[in-house]
Amino acid sequence: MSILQEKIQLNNGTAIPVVGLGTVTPDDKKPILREVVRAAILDAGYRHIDTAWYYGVEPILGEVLEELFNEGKVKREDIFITTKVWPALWRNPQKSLDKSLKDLRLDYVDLWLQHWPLTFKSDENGQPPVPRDSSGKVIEDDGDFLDTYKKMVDIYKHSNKVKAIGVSNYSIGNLDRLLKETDVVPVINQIELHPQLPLNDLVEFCNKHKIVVEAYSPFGSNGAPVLELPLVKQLAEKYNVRPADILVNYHTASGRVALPRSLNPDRIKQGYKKVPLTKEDLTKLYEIGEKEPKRYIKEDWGHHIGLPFWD
Ligand SMILES: NC(=O)C1=CN([C@@H]2O[C@H](COP(=O)(O)OP(=O)(O)OC[C@H]3O[C@@H](n4cnc5c(N)ncnc54)[C@H](OP(=O)(O)O)[C@@H]3O)[C@@H](O)[C@H]2O)C=CC1
Ligand SMILES: O=C1Nc2ccccc2C1=O
Repeated sequence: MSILQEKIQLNNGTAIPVVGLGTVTPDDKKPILREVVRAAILDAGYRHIDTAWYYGVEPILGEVLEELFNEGKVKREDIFITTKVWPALWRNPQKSLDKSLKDLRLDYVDLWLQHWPLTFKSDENGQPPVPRDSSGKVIEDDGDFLDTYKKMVDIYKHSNKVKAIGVSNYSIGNLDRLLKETDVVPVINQIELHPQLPLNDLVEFCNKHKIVVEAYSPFGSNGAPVLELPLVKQLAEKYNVRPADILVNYHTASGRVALPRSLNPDRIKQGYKKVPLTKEDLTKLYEIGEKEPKRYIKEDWGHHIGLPFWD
């Protein structure tokens, strides 16, 4: 079986494919996203798409998905789709969800995440998505980030529009509060994770509470610097696969979900091979970031969340 069809169980009884297609897309690359998504689903066998209100690609994804469903190439229930609520819409996650569903042309999403444990001072339509003052500083609202999750819980319990809820960019401190103050354990915490950023304490905390960890930016984001690590290249040679296969298997072999992105249709068509990484291979990969941690996505709004290695 292809690694793209492998699934793991979530704490609410649903299952998630262990590799999801990342969909962040710069404006000039948006025209190619249709082709990439079709290649991902039809040629490679992807069954999981990770998107967000913030990415501005949901109308494109909606068109492609509708096309694929109408062509009978794939069924809605066979594709796992995640979207997220942005901090600018923290007061009204229902509005965010309804906009995402309308753009995606779907009745429900499989997973709905709180994108960041933050509140931004934007208008009721979430504009601007990242409000800044004249000195460029992000203008946060005075809200409690947990209020958004509490509203998401309510929607999860009382509608059929989301099959599961979770969080993203939550630190141990954020999760601790969430677990004490709400009665729905998130199924997922989506965080930056790769051999240069193993975040063992946060991952252990999530494992203990049956929260599956999803690794975003598994290649280190733009330019894919983590693919260039000598050990990653050595392991790719040892197993006769691509460095990208090693980085995806680093997560799936550890019970996590990986969300790689590529806007190159030829790369996408290749999918990812399953690699029999040994315990020693994994130990060596973990040692890279344990010795010299490096975070690549350092959004200026994220520094006070309490996630390690922001500076
Ligand atoms: N919740 C959150 O806050 C966040 C969520 N995410 C999610 O995670 C996804 C992935 O993270 P992202 O930051 O986009 O970046 P990735 O770590 O997935 O890296 C993407 C880069 O890797 C390159 N690449 C992909 N495959 C290969 C390959 N085989 N060989 C060489 N280069 C390759 C891509 O180039 P090319 O296109 O040319 O192939 C691109 O430059 C996002 O798209 C999004 O869905 C990401 C960040 C934050
Ligand atoms: O919040 C985000 N910041 C990002 C930067 C690069 C790619 C994805 C994202 C997000 O989802």
